[in-house]
Amino acid sequence: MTDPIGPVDATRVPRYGGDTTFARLPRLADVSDADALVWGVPFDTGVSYRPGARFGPNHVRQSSRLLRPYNPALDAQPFAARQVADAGDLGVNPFDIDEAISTIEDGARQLSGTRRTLLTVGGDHTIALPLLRVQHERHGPIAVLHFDAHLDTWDTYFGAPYTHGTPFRRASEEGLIDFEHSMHVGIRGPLYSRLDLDESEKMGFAAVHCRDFARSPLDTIIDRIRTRLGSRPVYVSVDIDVLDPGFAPGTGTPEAGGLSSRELLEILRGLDGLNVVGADLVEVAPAYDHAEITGIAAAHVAYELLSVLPTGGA
Ligand SMILES: N=C(N)NCCCC(=O)O
Ligand SMILES: [Zn+2]
Ligand SMILES: [Zn+2]
Repeated sequence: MTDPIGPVDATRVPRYGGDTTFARLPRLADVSDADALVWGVPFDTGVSYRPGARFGPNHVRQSSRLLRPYNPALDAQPFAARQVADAGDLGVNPFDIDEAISTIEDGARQLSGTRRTLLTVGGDHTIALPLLRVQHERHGPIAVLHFDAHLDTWDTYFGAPYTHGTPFRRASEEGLIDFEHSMHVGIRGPLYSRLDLDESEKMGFAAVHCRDFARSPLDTIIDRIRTRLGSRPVYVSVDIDVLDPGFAPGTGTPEAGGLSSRELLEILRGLDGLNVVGADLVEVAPAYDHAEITGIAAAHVAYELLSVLPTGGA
């Protein structure tokens, strides 16, 4: 493969100008091949509260214009270590969740091929299920590192099995999850019952609750996460509402008392050296954002995820 093509040169075209691709990276059609792809799945009809995450992919792209090629926190050059490209958005039927899930599965399978790593920008958390099905085809039961205020292991809403509150229960039922190595991080807020926590644990998810951050130093939490994941292939699912509403107002199901951007970015950096094989970034809803606060946080989450990918993709 030839040398990777990186972002548009900001000394030639100012960062507020030019095409709106993620981090001003080339489009997939404009490179000979790519090791890692950022693509959008604008689907939000699985939400139970505020809609709007369908506008997430382009909001994250627009908010990613300030990203630069060198990541000093990891001494990494995420866009030079491998070819990263923007694969655009998947066309998904907003009126039929079953069809949407099948379209997302087909799209992820086709894009990832045999070796590419996908970073999928949603869209609501419903999309995690089809993405995990495709990961399972390649890796078998996968260690899921799930950042969220919510468990998302509920059963049904109004009898509907596929929503943004149920992806990880469905994934666990389908045998997609590595029961010994999966974990929620950032859980907080009121629940429907005490059973919610017990059932989530039975589905294979240990949990770092937000209140744990008040009692343990960040390094201890990062060690807990790394120990839980071990050397397994890891899929990272980031629901932006894991951040406190002060750091991510632009989301559909906000809960008070969340993580700061600095805490989340530091934890993601702590994944460096693990076998991260794919990720998604969901629930960015720009209608509730201000001055791109949420979009910028999400863009930086994506940047740190790309920085910890094993060089050369999965
Ligand atoms: N934002 C996500 N992914 N899930 C929210 C579920 C909220 C609820 O069941 O009340
Ligand atoms: Zn959530
Ligand atoms: Zn979620």
